[in-house]
Amino acid sequence: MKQSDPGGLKPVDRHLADILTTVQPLPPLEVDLERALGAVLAEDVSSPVALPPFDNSAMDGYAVRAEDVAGAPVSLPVIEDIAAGDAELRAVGPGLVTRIMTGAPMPGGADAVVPVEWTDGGTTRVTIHKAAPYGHAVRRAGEDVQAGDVVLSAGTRIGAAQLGILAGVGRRRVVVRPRPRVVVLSTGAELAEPGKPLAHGQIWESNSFMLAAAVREAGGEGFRAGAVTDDPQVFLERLDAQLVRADAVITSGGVSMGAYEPVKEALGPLGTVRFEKVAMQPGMPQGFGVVGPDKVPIFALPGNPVSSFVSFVLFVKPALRRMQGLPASLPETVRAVTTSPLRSPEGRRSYLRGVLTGETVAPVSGQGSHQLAALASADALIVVPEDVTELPAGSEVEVIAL
Ligand SMILES: Nc1nc2c(c(=O)[nH]1)N[C@H]1C(S)=C(S)[C@@H](COP(=O)(O)OP(=O)(O)OC[C@H]3O[C@@H](n4cnc5c(N)ncnc54)[C@H](O)[C@@H]3O)O[C@H]1N2
Ligand code: MOO
Ligand SMILES: [Mg+2]
Repeated sequence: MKQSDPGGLKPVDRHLADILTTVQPLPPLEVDLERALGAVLAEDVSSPVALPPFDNSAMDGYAVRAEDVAGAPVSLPVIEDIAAGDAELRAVGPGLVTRIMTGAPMPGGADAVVPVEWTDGGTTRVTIHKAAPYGHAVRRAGEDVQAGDVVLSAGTRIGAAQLGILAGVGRRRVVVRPRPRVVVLSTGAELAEPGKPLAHGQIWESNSFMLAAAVREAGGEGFRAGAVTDDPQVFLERLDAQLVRADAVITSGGVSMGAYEPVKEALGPLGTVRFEKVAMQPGMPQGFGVVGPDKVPIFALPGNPVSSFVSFVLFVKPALRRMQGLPASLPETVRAVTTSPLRSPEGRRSYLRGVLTGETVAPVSGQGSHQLAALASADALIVVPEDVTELPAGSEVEVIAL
């Protein structure tokens, strides 16, 4: 990693670049389909057969020769019933029909299906009131997928529909990048567990819930490892106990200039975690490095809740993407016009909380790093560049949609 800028702050882009140099994709793993939801495919998956594998009926009705029903109304003999799954079919000769169900294979000779609603529903003889043209309600073999077609490419996140097609092409096991397991550890003597009473001087601990949820939203598995007080030794012990199950660790708090900064005090001396000031607001104090024999990446995020959240969006989320074998970069932005004037400290890139409506964005009231309620009311981060300190209402800005 490079040194910080002399006399100043490390650029946001450089901090992310350092992180992405260290963080590597997790090794691919073959898993049962039941465990694949949310993981990212690490192989191209093709279909061994065409889908549908055979011509079949799209409706419950009668398989006919279109020319036999062209003069409807007509009355024709029914030679048999075909249910979905039936394999031994009698061919439909001229002037004959077969009763057929949705999904059942088309019998030889038939080239259209008359829906039951267009008939009297007869079982030995049927009166067809309306003609079905050639090919009507017939689903052709290969209409969805040709044999050998790649249905999903490596790098695709497996959602419900993707899981469906994996099963649909007969796969039981797939090779994926597993969801990164991320342990979230909060620090602070003032933190009380939500649900417990609050003593004077305490606040309810929110960051571990928020960050573990953010991990899940980013495709990982987030584990809350609770909050530890401000003792670096206790912090190190807790961290050590958690490392076995972690592909990455996020800590919150204890990284700034106070007298009790357990994360900085515990990790600083290891020499593998660097604490820096990044040119951003919020989220200036940042720690990043590796810990333990397996060199597990660790993100030591600032404790202010909004700072933690913004740090996650800018640094942890791209790192989790890389771990999942996906392209990683700073979040994409869209352009919008600010409805109110914006202020930003000189030399730091601001990420102001706002509400995006079409092509305008309105900063929320309450831009402090502690104002979590204001963050929760926002759906966007307004990016104000390092060299800009003020922007009048009506200015064009870059916005990250949350
Ligand atoms: N003299 C200076 N003081 C501070 C500086 C500085 O440069 N010089 N930087 C400020 C900035 S910017 C930030 S951000 C914070 C970072 O502080 P820490 O990472 O050391 O975090 P803490 O001191 O532990 O807590 C800060 C703040 O956040 C609340 N907090 C912490 N953890 C949680 C949690 N899990 N859930 C809810 N809230 C939490 C904590 O109570 C504090 O209010 O430092 C500034 N100070
Ligand atoms: O930079 Mo701090 O992260 O303002 O709150
Ligand atoms: Mg502190």
